[in-house]
Amino acid sequence: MNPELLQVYFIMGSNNTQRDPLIVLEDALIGGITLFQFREKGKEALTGKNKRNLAIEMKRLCHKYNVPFIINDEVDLALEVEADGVHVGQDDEPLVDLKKRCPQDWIFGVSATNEAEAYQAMQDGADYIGVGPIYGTQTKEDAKQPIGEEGLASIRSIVGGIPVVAIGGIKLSHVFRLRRAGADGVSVISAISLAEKPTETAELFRKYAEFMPSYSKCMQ
Ligand SMILES: Cc1ncc(COP(=O)(O)OP(=O)(O)O)c(N)n1
Ligand SMILES: Cc1nc(C(=O)O)sc1CCOP(=O)(O)O
Ligand SMILES: [Mg+2]
Repeated sequence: MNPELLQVYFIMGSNNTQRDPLIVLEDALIGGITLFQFREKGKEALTGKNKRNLAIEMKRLCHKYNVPFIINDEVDLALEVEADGVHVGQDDEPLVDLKKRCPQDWIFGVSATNEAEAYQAMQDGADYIGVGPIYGTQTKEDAKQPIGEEGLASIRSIVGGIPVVAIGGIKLSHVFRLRRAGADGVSVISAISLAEKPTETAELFRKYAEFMPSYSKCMQ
């Protein structure tokens, strides 16, 4: 995949905002997010038809702005709504299995917290690796211990040029440091979903990302 798609990777579910999630998503798209992941889990998450309908509306919005639409965890939902890819973690369906039943041109993302997981994700054919948590986060209840910028740099040193996105507790002020530590981009939930002005915040994330060339782009 083009690593520039990871520059500003926004993730959101209906419970990550007090506002209408479709309005927050469109604000973020106007601001210039480069990739979106629908992650509908946790307290008061939608289920069944409501979840599917929100996914369909979010995909429609993403495509209006030419941004790929990824679904977290739920491969069957991703197939049903014809998403552009899926993201799975270490406790989800293994990548090698899900690749057998998904379109080959999808974007496949895998989470990693350490070097061994990241190396395995690369061997299994992930298009990108989501590395985290970098910092402490309030958003994911079962998040592991933060690995810091050093953990990210260490993972980058063993995975070569595969696209890597940093996640977990990331704010605007972290972007340059994370790029220097080897991230092609940043993945955020609350920094945009809870921002007073999601458009302006997303715009700033994009500007910061474009200021520095990414690691993988330099390796191409
Ligand atoms: C880009 C990105 N990176 C990491 C994750 C976390 O995935 P996982 O560990 O499976 O945890 P859940 O998000 O499913 O709670 C992610 N979703 N996206
Ligand atoms: C979804 C997710 N995955 C993580 C990981 O470490 O794999 S941390 C996280 C939550 C990110 O939310 P926020 O930007 O609000 O901290
Ligand atoms: Mg998961």
